[in-house]
Amino acid sequence: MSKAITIAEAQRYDAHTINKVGIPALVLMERAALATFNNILNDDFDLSQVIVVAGVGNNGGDGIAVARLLKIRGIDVELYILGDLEKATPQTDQQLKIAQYYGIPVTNDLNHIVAASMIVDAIFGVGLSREVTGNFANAINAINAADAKKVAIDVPSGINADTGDVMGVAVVADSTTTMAYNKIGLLTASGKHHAGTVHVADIGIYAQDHLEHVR
Ligand SMILES: NC(=O)C1=CN([C@@H]2O[C@H](COP(=O)(O)OP(=O)(O)OC[C@H]3O[C@@H](n4cnc5c(N)ncnc54)[C@H](O)[C@@H]3O)[C@@H](O)[C@H]2O)[C@@H](O)CC1
Ligand SMILES: [K+]
Repeated sequence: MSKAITIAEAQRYDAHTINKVGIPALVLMERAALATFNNILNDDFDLSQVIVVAGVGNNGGDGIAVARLLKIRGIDVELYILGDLEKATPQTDQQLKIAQYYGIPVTNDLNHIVAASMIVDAIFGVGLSREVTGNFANAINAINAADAKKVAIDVPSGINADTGDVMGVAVVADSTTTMAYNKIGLLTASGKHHAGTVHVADIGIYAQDHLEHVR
């Protein structure tokens, strides 16, 4: 899969897969989380104290599911949640309930981000829609200040996935697991710098309306 897509294409393919093909959004989210989890395990990271920094959109839901997969593996992991929980997507709300069942700790202390041994960035993906300010910017600055290795889910948070532009401030990741296809913004100089090594994950979302060989 060498193709790179725009935000609008990513959103269109996601919606087609869910609404026309019929694969439930939570299934796609689980595959996104499993792909990220496997890339984390296959890399040379210090997993002694992992923190997942998550927003309340579906990018955050991917990250909360990764936290649960790590926890079940016996890895010490905590969550730092950003945004209004009342506005969480249904999938992310469900992931939070599952994380709660497994007793995954939630912190609101930025020092935990700075002190972590490895950081998963799940604040914004292709849904980033404006400049990053306030608590979101503070968290991204803490991520960048940490010595830990950083893995971004789908897009490094703060990067415009169409242009690669930094929307105020953006995570500088060591690697990015991006879903379905690369994003065109990650091919720019700024996008490459912030994304690090890009892993494209097949999570069951395809550009074609039909897959010719399976019809
Ligand atoms: N919809 C789907 O089918 C799938 C989505 N996936 C994940 O979901 C992501 C897209 O999810 P969403 O569309 O929910 O969007 P995101 O989770 O990328 O971001 C949307 C959230 O961020 C907020 N937001 C945007 N810009 C902001 C800013 N500057 N400051 C503060 N808040 C801001 C929005 O209000 C919203 O709450 C993808 O990047 C991918 O990681 C995957 O789970 C795979 C399947
Ligand atoms: K992200």
